[in-house]
Amino acid sequence: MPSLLLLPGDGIGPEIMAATKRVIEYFNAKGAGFELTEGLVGGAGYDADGTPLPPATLEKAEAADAMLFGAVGGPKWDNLAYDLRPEAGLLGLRKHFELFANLRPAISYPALADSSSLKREVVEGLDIIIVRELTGGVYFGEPKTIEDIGNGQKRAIDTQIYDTYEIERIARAAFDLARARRRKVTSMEKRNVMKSGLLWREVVEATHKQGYEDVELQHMLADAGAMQLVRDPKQFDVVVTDNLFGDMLSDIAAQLTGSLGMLPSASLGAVDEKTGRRRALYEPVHGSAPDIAGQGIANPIAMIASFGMALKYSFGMLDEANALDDAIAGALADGLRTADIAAGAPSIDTEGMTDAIIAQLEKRS
Ligand SMILES: NC(=O)c1ccc[n+]([C@@H]2O[C@H](COP(=O)([O-])OP(=O)(O)OC[C@H]3O[C@@H](n4cnc5c(N)ncnc54)[C@H](O)[C@@H]3O)[C@@H](O)[C@H]2O)c1
Ligand SMILES: CC(C)[C@H](C(=O)O)[C@@H](O)C(=O)O
Ligand SMILES: [Mg+2]
Repeated sequence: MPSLLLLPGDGIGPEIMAATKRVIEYFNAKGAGFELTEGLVGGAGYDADGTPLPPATLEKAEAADAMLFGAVGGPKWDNLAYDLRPEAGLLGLRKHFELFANLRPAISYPALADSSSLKREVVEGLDIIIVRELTGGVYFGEPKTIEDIGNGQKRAIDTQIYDTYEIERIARAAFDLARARRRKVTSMEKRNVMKSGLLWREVVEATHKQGYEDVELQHMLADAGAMQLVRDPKQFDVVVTDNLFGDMLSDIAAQLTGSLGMLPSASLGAVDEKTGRRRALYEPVHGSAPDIAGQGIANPIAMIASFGMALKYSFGMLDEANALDDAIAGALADGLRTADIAAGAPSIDTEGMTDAIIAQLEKRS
């Protein structure tokens, strides 16, 4: 039986997870057989257990085929020590399971081309994917401290570190992905300023020469890449970049599609040679949206589409994954909108959007 650990988290996390659970139950009613367990993470984990990643959650994660993660964080926990903050729960999961390849697709649904802050012709038909390195770089490099240096002064230190193998494996992930798409990879770094950028380019270039010549490789400085993402996003197919640049570039890509509430992601580990399994966590790109939490109005599409990515990447259920994508596109084509993509026009709530997506699935079954 395929098993999924649901980690709702904080803020709108539980609301969009409840919506996604209904979609999973729809597939179970059709015989998919997903076994579901739930765990506490983030602020919810801290409140119950004094830690954002309780040992019981980690145990459940070890046992599950894949994890679905809602969102964590919020003002209630903002003053906690760094290691106890809700976000540390998410970073801990990524690091513990070495989920180094973070796939963040940005797809503009035809019905939403006018919801973007950019002109219709710039975003219409957009289908790109950001491949963000997720377990290295400045997020995890040591030392990472704030220290007193006397005279009332402090010094904050974050350390950017990349080893060859970390760059090579994310480059391979990007090239492999591009092969199933339009065969173009753009690598973004800042080699003009950073040593890690120099090594990044060198290793991506060398990896390309190891049998990936059928894929076009382009290099771009990350600041210029950010500009190009807004100027002409359709020039890209796969963008591969480091942890911090990938965090920022994927929020830009999200907004191209109309709302952060639209963007799913998959965080994948290496394939285990013995079991053929790969560790995976699926989550929306957006956060816990404290400004709208508790109102039942969050857009559930990024979370539901993250489950769609699990169908594809963890369970090989491509027909179901396509049916779910079509159902989301169908609900949008019918003019249904949550507030974040309604541009002031009448909107429906989280439950209404979930009803519409399930009705579309029923219609297509
Ligand atoms: N993966 C995660 O769990 C994750 C990711 C990003 C931020 N965070 C955390 O979330 C908290 C809030 O961060 P933030 O406000 O910078 O980012 P955010 O993504 O939570 O919200 C940014 C804006 O987008 C809107 N938005 C986001 N998701 C939406 C959805 N599904 N439907 C409708 N509107 C949506 C919000 O209402 C808000 O106006 C912080 O504690 C941050 O650390 C968590
Ligand atoms: C919540 C935070 C730790 C996280 C990140 O910075 O990676 C988020 O912004 C994301 O994009 O997944
Ligand atoms: Mg982010």
